[in-house]
Amino acid sequence: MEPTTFVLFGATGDLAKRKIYPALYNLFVRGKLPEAFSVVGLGRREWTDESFQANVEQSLERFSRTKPDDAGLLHRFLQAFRYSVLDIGREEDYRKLLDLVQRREDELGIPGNRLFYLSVGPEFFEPIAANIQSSGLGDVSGWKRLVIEKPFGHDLRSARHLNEKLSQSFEEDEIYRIDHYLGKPVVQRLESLQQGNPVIQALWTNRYIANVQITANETVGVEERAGYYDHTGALRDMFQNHMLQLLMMAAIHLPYDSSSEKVRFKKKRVMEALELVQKEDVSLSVVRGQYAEGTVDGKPVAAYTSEPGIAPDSTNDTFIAARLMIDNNDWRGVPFYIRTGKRLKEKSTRIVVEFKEPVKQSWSDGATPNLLVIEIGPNESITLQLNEKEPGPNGGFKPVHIDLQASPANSPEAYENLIGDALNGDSTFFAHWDEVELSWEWVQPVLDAFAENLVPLHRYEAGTFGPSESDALLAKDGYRWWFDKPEDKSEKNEGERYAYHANH
Ligand SMILES: NC(=O)C1=CN([C@@H]2O[C@H](COP(=O)(O)OP(=O)(O)OC[C@H]3O[C@@H](n4cnc5c(N)ncnc54)[C@H](OP(=O)(O)O)[C@@H]3O)[C@@H](O)[C@H]2O)C=CC1
Ligand SMILES: O=C1O[C@H](COP(=O)(O)O)[C@@H](O)[C@H](O)[C@H]1O
Repeated sequence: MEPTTFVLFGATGDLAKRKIYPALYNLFVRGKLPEAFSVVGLGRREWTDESFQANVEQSLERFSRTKPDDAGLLHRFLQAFRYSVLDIGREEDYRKLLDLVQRREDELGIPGNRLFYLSVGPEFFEPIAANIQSSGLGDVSGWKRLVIEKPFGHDLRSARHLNEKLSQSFEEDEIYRIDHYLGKPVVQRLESLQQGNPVIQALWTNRYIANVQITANETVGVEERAGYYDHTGALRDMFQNHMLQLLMMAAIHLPYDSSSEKVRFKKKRVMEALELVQKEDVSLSVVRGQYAEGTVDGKPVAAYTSEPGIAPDSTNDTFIAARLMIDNNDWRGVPFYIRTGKRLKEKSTRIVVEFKEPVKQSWSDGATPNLLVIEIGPNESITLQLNEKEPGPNGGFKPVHIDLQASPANSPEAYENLIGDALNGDSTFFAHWDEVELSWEWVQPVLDAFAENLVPLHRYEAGTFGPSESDALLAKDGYRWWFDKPEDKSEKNEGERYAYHANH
């Protein structure tokens, strides 16, 4: 690990508090931070080094998976933190920042390796990158990296514009676009799942796989983010980035030596093969929804349009389901279904790979398609569902499960994995510009169709699995969404772990 300065724009904000400080602390506890490490936090608030350190400590107490119980360790960690008041638009603040960064580099013996983390609103990405360049902060004797939060653009045009501007100050290999879904432990283990299991690699084609289902359901609503969410929607907030990244990760054949370049190349090839949808045809393969009032986890909840800060006539999407096709030799003919939404019945992020059904015979009654179920969150596991015939002449088939990998309790969180990777210069689990641009290329006609009202907006009752049209999307192809919990959990048994849900 090379000595590094971690320059954090947005150090007083929510993301820093909830994710970034806990991630840094856990890396520190695990011995994964460089010996010589300096953090310089920035914001407009008139904090001092001491109040900054106190805020960091509070954030660890509340949000860190490892509680800061060891006073000596905590003290050493906090010693790395300094604060400087900076208004993003004020040039002289960058000169002050440069002085502080250089002073700390001299004190700690850091040879000019600088990681700039932009935990601020997207409107600031462009001016910050330009100011880093013009102030001399970007003139380093070692390396420089820019870690950038989502959203990366609001549509294809703005994403291209932003990329062009950033590339005036940073090379592509210096830009680390965070997609926290790529940091989730199970997503990071997809590589070893394939590499360690030639049997799975061999099955990873349209010869054996019937369809792939990628779900990210949430029970939460818009929360306090009305201003952001009402002009973003599920399509931009989740689909364009997290969901398409999961699609890429599910569809690639990972090479044995999966360097970041090779993984990126494979992901790009998948995205290039993704069939684009014409604006006029979007309604055939995309379902959009918005939650109405209902009951979630036993509590009544308001409709989206009655949420604070949301316009009563808002047509924003809080649910998206889509059918995507990849036109290459591996995946031709295999639909990839994606759905994501808020105020749904359960919090679950999972990929289900449904294998082709056994040939129907009189003796195969009760056999269901084999499934590979990748539970990404909140449960973390990888399970293969097979069929087993019960003994005896009248025994039918029942599903059995082989648990391939389950995450150990208290394993590192996404931000911990990703920040650790960025510090080490490993960009495998970050979104490359090619992928981002190709994602927007798929999403853009859908945005256009929504804007021109070519796709109906289906209201769904909160606490369900979304509009029934999402089920119809699969039913047209003869499939149904897989769902993992029997309605009555008390009756849950091994054979019922993955059952077709029937909420409509
Ligand atoms: N919060 C979350 O869970 C997630 C957030 N993100 C992304 O992370 C980024 C940050 O989000 P979040 O922390 O929630 O936002 P907050 O609104 O909580 O924080 C914004 C930060 O930006 C700083 N800031 C705002 N304007 C200026 C300015 N003119 N000059 C200097 N600093 C400024 C604020 O500091 P001050 O007020 O002191 O000026 C504050 O530290 C966004 O891009 C968001 O989309 C992504 C995923 C999840
Ligand atoms: O990026 C985002 O992700 C969260 C969901 O993340 P998860 O890790 O809890 O699955 C989502 O709530 C939020 O709207 C979105 O911006």
